[in-house]
Amino acid sequence: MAGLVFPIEGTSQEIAVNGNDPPPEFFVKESAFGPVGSSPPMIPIPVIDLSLLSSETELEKLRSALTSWGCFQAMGHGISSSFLDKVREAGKEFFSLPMEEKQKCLRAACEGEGFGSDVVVSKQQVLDWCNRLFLMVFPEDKRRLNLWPETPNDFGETLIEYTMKIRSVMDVVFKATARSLKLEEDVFLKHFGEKTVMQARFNYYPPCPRSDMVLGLKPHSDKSGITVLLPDQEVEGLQIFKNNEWSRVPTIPHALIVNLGDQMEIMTNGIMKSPLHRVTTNPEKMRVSVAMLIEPDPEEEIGPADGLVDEERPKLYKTMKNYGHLNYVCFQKGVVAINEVKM
Ligand SMILES: O=C(O)CCC(=O)C(=O)O
Ligand SMILES: [Fe+2]
Repeated sequence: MAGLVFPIEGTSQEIAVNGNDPPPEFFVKESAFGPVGSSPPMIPIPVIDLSLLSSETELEKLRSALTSWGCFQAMGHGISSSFLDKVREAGKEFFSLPMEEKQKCLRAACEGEGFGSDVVVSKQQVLDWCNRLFLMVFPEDKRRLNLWPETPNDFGETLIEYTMKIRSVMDVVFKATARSLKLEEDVFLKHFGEKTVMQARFNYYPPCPRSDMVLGLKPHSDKSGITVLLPDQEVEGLQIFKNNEWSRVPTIPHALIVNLGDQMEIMTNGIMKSPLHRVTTNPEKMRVSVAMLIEPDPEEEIGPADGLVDEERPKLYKTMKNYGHLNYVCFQKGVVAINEVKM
């Protein structure tokens, strides 16, 4: 079905500016993952200091974080607080431009890249209270610069610099993850070479008068290899689903949130998790986050690393269908699907 850019009268941002209640398309009527409006406990997800990963203790903390949660807050990442603020501000400045300006970066129907809201693939789809700007940064020859904002005028430069810094953070995480599983250091990293896809998703969640019924982002896991999230510094909203319940993720000043995506779940043969997460809305405040998604070369077949498959742990593999931003991932053990549509 054709994806629509603005399936109803305007984006969530326009509806919010006009002070209107969200139309029914945004209401979560029922969810397999519990109610929207409740406020679950705030649980500190593990905090890892990346500058300490040469120590066995920190490495063990990393292994435990990724096998139990699939995510952690990263400190000691070496990116200055002022630069992180600059990246976040670049996103805020773009979203605060008049709609005509933002529409210069508008994504085409059916395509994920550019400025817009949900790609609509079904009439039953509940819409997210979120506008996003989604841009491919690497490989360089795949950049669609016509979709990159001209305001702020150093947007492109800032985004490229940020992406390269995140790439270095990734290298540290991939190597340490391999070591924590007693594997060769480059076992994951070797899949993330020149053709690695690095995409930036700037998420903008306007204030929502019905935050009891409307989600900023529906429950999903990322289809990436790994995602690094720069969260809003003032407004929380991210929740992780673990042990059958949601936990609110606290904001730690200038920490980055690292979470594994579905492809690393496969490469670790399910030992490490790609966590289910969602974003709630706030009745008074807007929220901005920047997700950097890193994937191996899309043409490459990925599978579990050698050494992670044995009789007790049969090979996990994937068939992956990607309908716009909807992850339709099917992990299989033998012929049994253990994890189908995750949205
Ligand atoms: O805004 C957030 O905190 C999470 C964003 C996210 O999950 C995503 O972009 O995939
Ligand atoms: Fe996500």
